[in-house]
Amino acid sequence: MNALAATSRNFKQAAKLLGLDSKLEKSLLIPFREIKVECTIPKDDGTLASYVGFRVQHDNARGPMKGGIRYHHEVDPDEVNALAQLMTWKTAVANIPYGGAKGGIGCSPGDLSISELERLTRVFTQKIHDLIGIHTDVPAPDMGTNSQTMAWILDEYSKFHGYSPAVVTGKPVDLGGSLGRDAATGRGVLFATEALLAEHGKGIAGQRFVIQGFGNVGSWAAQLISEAGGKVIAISDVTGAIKNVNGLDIAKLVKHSAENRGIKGFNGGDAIDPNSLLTEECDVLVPAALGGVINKDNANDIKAKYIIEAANHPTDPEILSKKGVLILPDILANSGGVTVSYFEWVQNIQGFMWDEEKVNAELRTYMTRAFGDVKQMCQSHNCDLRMGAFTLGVNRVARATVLRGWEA
Ligand SMILES: NC(=O)C1=CN([C@@H]2O[C@H](COP(=O)(O)OP(=O)(O)OC[C@H]3O[C@@H](n4cnc5c(N)ncnc54)[C@H](OP(=O)(O)O)[C@@H]3O)[C@@H](O)[C@H]2O)C=CC1
Ligand SMILES: O=C(O)CCC(=O)C(=O)O
Repeated sequence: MNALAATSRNFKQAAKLLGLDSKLEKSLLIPFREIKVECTIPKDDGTLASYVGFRVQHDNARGPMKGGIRYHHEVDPDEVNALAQLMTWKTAVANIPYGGAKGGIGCSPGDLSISELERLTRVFTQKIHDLIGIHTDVPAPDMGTNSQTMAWILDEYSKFHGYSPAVVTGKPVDLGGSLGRDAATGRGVLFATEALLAEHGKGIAGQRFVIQGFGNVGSWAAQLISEAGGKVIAISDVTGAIKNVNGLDIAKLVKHSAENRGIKGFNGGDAIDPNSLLTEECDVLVPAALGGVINKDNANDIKAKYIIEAANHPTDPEILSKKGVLILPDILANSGGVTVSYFEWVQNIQGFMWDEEKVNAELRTYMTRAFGDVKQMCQSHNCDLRMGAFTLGVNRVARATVLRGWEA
């Protein structure tokens, strides 16, 4: 099932559990605005290249729309739409005063030079600058983008609107980025996993983890899980997969990956087939790369007891719930990133920097509270964690929508 169909199905199921009015349900599902722009740049060799950029602004009932910008060759309008909708429920689950949005450009960032990436980002910003803003829509990094991308957006946006650091989050600390934002999604994954395992009388220490993806989210999750005593036994990225049943040395792997542009060739483990990574024997599986990777083709072979959805929409939940695997859904598990993005925006607006200890302590408070709120919804609606998170998010957005009213 494609990401948009799956996300909308989850939303409709939650709306049914909540007994939402059908007209309200319809209005919550339709995106506020969908933007599609042509981005043509001169390449370094002087030839022209054209790309399509998207920004879907899904809902703003609870505050400015918020969500990352993805650079990936598979970016398409349906997926961006689904990811924008997920952001609306995610910010509501985290209980931060935002709506949801997501953007992307269909391109292969690894094939572009730094100056080509900069030109592409600036052209995209020129096309959307009137539709984003500190109190309307605040972009952030996602797959294939990073703090440098945010710095270019900030700079280009500021040419039109004056210096505006709060227009993006996840920017470099030197430009007003928050301490702790880089690690935030991975740290949130750690806190959410701790909360889930604690419910079952377990801790991180001693559990065997398998992680797909070693970018921002996967590498930070691996480092923090490993520092907390978890045994990370297998990891993959686009270059390959490696396994060490005694636990991989994550600090060495981070160094190797930075020096070699990927984990391939790391000598602290055995190379394995990346296609078998998700079905490796382990306690906790952490997909932290693409969507749709756990599907009808491999779901029956999954051996993990817990799946922590660090990526957005990595699993087809219908298949796995039948197998009794416990899934911590994306809109809760990876909400640490947008939560610290919120802290960054608050710091920019206040003009006051927090130290990293405060950022991490507040993040723990938000993640733990969100987990508890989701559990409460699971109890009151007799549902699994995904529906608990969806009912929580949808209910908060529905309440805000009704309170704001529809009078012209
Ligand atoms: N960044 C953030 O704050 C947040 C991100 N997310 C989600 O987390 C996921 C990862 O994002 P992020 O870490 O930022 O992205 P990055 O671009 O930093 O990293 C993505 C990682 O996935 C790897 N990858 C890509 N394709 C495959 C594949 N087919 N098999 C295995 N690995 C693959 C990449 O490998 P390589 O580098 O070699 O290409 C890279 O290691 C996405 O789903 C994103 O939406 C969710 C919340 C917040
Ligand atoms: O930090 C943000 O604003 C958004 C992060 C994001 O894109 C996500 O949570 O999927």
